[in-house]
Amino acid sequence: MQPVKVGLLGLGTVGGGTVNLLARNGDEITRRAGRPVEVVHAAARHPERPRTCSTEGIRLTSDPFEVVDDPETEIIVELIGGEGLAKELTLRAIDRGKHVVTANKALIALHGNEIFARARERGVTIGFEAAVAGGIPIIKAVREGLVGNRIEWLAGIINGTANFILTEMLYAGREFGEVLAEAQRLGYAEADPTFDVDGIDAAHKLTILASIAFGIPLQYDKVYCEGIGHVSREDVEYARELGFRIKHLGICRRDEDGIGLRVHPTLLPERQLLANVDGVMNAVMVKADPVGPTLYYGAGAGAEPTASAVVADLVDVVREFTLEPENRVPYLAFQSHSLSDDPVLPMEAVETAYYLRMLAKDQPGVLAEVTRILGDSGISIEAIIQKQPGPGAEDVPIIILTHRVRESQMNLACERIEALEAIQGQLTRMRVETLA
Ligand SMILES: NC(=O)C1=CN([C@@H]2O[C@H](COP(=O)(O)OP(=O)(O)OC[C@H]3O[C@@H](n4cnc5c(N)ncnc54)[C@H](O)[C@@H]3O)[C@@H](O)[C@H]2O)C=CC1
Ligand SMILES: N[C@@H](CC=O)C(=O)O
Ligand code: NA
Repeated sequence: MQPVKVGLLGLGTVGGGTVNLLARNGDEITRRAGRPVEVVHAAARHPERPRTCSTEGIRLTSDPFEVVDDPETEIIVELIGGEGLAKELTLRAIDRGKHVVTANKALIALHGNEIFARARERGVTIGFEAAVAGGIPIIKAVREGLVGNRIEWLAGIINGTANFILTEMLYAGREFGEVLAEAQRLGYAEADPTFDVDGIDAAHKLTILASIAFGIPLQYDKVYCEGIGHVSREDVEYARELGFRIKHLGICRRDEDGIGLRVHPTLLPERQLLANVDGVMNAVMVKADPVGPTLYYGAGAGAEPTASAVVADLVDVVREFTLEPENRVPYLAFQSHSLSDDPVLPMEAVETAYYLRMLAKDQPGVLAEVTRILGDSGISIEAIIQKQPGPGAEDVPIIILTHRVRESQMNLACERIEALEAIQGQLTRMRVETLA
């Protein structure tokens, strides 16, 4: 049986994991693909360095263009990351009529519209299962498994590093720097870990998920994005008292006026399955009609879980070699001429419930003033806790849970509360979702 010849760009965490997986499960993969899948040529920045995988039988080069231009390579697997060189190499591979598999969410979220258009012209496939939620086959599930459904919303823990840091820091009491260093050592973090911590990586993934869920073009610039930087142990404790856990979520929801796309720390009822997804694990919940809610759970980062998704795409490409391009699964789930122009809502138009925490002077009437402002702004209160001042402190923490309200109304109410003489500094605010 003639092997399928693969060119690999990048022999780091995921590249090494992919070579290892193709070797370890080679027999099963061949039986599924119908032909052996072999990496024949690979680019590494330092080819001479020791690797986590065996490079026997693989020609190594420091020039990734050599791999793309090699007439022997039929599929190019892009695992160098970033969006400059990765885009150039991807477009070049497409122009050479080669199929491309990538784990690069930044590349797809920012340049996917252009890449897919070029790939369509050349009749080649672009696989990007590894780009969202690592080893969870979420692209496949939404794009194919839910093809008969109308998706209402989708919410997920889609960055393994951020979930690992939140879990270890807030629930196991470890320090941020130490936990981040461990995530980097384990191969979970992006080359620039601020992408994980600031929510940028999750926003890349949400961009992709929203497009395949709703059939809209990729629109990264419209995603509202907050990272995990301002989540404190204090908030974790208050959330726990109220029956919630704090998770970093990507959420896209279709409303009458348009689609909300947002990434931010979120309070979830502790009984929710998503609230209990810890460490590097990811989970995505999809609410669709008629299937109802479905939930997908698994490792969101790491060498071999991610390689699992890369290999799945490789096998799909091999199985589709002989299919006419118009019969293949469309890149963004919907046929390219049927993408919708449903607007993405500005964050001010999005509705959520809220958790508010403020420090107030310990004097009569403050709570009444705060609740009056909320009432005047049309915001109903679900729960209030007023704490005793801490030892030696004069100010009292007040914690409020609200019902759902438009972001713009909440912005105005917060400004008015912060302007009260009895309120110290800025309010801490986090969104609350029940995912019903
Ligand atoms: N690490 C993970 O758990 C996951 C990573 N990803 C994505 O997979 C891609 C790769 O990530 P990792 O393997 O973690 O990164 P990595 O940094 O471990 O590996 C990238 C490799 O590419 C090499 N490289 C960079 N420029 C090169 C060049 N010009 N020529 C040859 N080699 C070059 C680097 O030397 C490095 O070894 C990224 O797009 C990342 O976002 C996606 C899902 C999970
Ligand atoms: N850095 C990313 C890797 C997978 O996409 C993460 O931590 O989720
Ligand atoms: Na995936």
